Amino acid sequence: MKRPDIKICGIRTKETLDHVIARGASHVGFIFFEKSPRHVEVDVAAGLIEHVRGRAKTVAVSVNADNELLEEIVFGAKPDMLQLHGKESPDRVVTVKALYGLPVIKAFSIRAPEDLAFARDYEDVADRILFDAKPPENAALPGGNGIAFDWRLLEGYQATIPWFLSGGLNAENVGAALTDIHAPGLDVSSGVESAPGIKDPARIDAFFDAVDEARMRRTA
Ligand SMILES: O=C(O)c1ccccc1N[C@@H]1O[C@H](COP(=O)(O)O)[C@@H](O)[C@H]1O
Repeated sequence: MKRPDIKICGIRTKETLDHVIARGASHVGFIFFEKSPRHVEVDVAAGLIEHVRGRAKTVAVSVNADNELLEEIVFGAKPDMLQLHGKESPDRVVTVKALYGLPVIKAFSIRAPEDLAFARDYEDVADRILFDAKPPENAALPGGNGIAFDWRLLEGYQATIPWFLSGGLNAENVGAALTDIHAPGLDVSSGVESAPGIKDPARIDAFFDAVDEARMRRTA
């Protein structure tokens, strides 16, 4: 079984970047959302992104960002991709792609089967889909809450574009997720942290080890 793409999100230091890339992360995410403990300023992100240029795809995560903020991010930090983690419409995705010429990952909050239907409307306009759990009522963050959803809802999900499974993944449950569904991509943030916004090398190692163990079980 091919290793799924692995995106480690909410990175704020060069040490964490070097660590996750050494372990084989395909994508690294930077949060541009001031309420988040993982928020990075554009000038800081620019240095981090330059540090890893060409070693992993760099993803700028924003939430219902206007053109002014996106311009600042795109021209200031120069990411490889944009992740839209709010309620951006399909038309907004088309506009963002046309304005900035970058691939877009569109995130969705999933709790029930009907939530998947929304994603279908984006398959022609986004480059990737990311399925996250619905945040709790009145949560400050639309993502990065460490909450899993019933990923078996995605069993047999046939998408025309690649997708990431996200939401509450960690070393303890990622093996089960890979056994239950053939996720082509995995995305994790709080599951590899010791505290909100603080990535933990031991938890990162445990996560990658658990993915590799699950792959070996599948091919055995
Ligand atoms: O991580 C954040 O703080 C965040 C803030 C605003 C939008 C998205 C955010 N994170 C995204 O949510 C997924 C899932 O996080 P978790 O693993 O459940 O903690 C994360 O990977 C980001 O893509």
